[in-house]
Amino acid sequence: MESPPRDGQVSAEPTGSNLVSRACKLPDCDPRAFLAGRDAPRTYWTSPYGPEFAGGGTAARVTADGSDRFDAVREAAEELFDGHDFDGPDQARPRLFGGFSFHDDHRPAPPWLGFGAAEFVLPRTQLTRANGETWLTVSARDATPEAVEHELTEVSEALTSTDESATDSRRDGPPGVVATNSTTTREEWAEQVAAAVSRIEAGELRKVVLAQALAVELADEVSVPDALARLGESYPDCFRFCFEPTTEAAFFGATPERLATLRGRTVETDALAGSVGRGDTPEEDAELEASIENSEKMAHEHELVVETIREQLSPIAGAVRVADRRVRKLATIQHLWTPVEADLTDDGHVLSIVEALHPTPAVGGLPPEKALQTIRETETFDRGWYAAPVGWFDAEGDGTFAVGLRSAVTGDRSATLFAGNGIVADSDPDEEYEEVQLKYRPILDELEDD
Ligand SMILES: C=C(O[C@H]1C=CC=C(C(=O)O)[C@@H]1O)C(=O)O
Repeated sequence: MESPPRDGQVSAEPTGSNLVSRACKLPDCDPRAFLAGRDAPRTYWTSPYGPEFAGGGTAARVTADGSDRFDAVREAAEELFDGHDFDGPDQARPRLFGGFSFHDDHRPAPPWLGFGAAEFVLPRTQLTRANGETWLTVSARDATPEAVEHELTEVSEALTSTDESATDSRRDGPPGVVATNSTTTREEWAEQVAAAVSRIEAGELRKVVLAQALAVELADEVSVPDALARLGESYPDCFRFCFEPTTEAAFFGATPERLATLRGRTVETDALAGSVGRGDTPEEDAELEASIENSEKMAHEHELVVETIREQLSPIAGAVRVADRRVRKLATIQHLWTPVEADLTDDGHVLSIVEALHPTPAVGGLPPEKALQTIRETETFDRGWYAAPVGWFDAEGDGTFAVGLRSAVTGDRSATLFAGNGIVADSDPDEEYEEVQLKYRPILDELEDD
């Protein structure tokens, strides 16, 4: 395993700016089959609103460490895209895909081998599905334009050949769960919540999001491309992602929470906090919905997130528009949700917005420093990339990041799932415990045999 870069050090491999990219249109190609036909490094990203991407191989890699990792990645990417030779339509432009760890002093260790504090890959081959079209983009820094065009032809022929498209029909089911082991028993959780509530009552904290991890032993390896395809059927309204920097581990999930989209000068983000399960009947479901809409505790927990996002955006945005609060219903859970939009006063980069917003009080707490300290002192596992920004950005600094929730890191025959909950003054440990278990469901359902 390579050693992690020192604080603030950036590596973009290879250095120099000679990036060449070419794109061609394909007949429709299933991203699942594209991924299944490739080894790590692999990337997958889709938003409920927009393009779907699958990536294989590495044309360039950008990594950084330490508290200036957001700026460091942005600067390395600017150098990478400087003089970029790209021939293709806007929607097929190459992007950098990746993410950040939750804590800025993260060091990769099992189960997070290969996941640094900031890791981005510009795929050698990028499949883009957008506006009813499918595009293939090939990028390289070590090849002439003619060589890149030649590679593009070869890859597109392989993808459209009968052999590769035949893998379409070969889907693996869930691997099956042999055993599960939680980091936190119900009793330990009750103690952790009680300690957090004491800090809140003492006026040190207003809210903290505490999480748990669930180590799962599997009967077989997970086929991540198949799990992502099944998650798309169950959670079509979520951002689905997979980052697999090496064959050691893949981080994947289906998260409902957008952290930031920047398009031109328009920023979109979500306040998402406050949760309850789904009912078995429409009546029970409506009752549960009403219970979160009318709960003062949930309203308080949610409003802290809205207020903080507004404060975090106001130094860089002229106008911040906060929509009406509503309930977001997913297959196994419902959340209080407030979409937020803002207009930047100057040209910006999505990574600057991500840095300003991470961690929102939907995954950290308030005040941020005290909440982070409480999380470090309380949690007995490494959050790694859980609850951290994952997504993509382009040469212009536009892009989309989501919060890496409803997720797992998997390797060999094991997976580690993560889930957390916002703790406020009147939190009940048992209710909070049940909510955490609900948040494991999206991934656990994809691992368990029927
Ligand atoms: C921290 C998680 O969810 C966040 C997002 C939505 C609702 C949340 C809540 O109700 O506490 C959490 O803030 C998680 O899924 O692990």
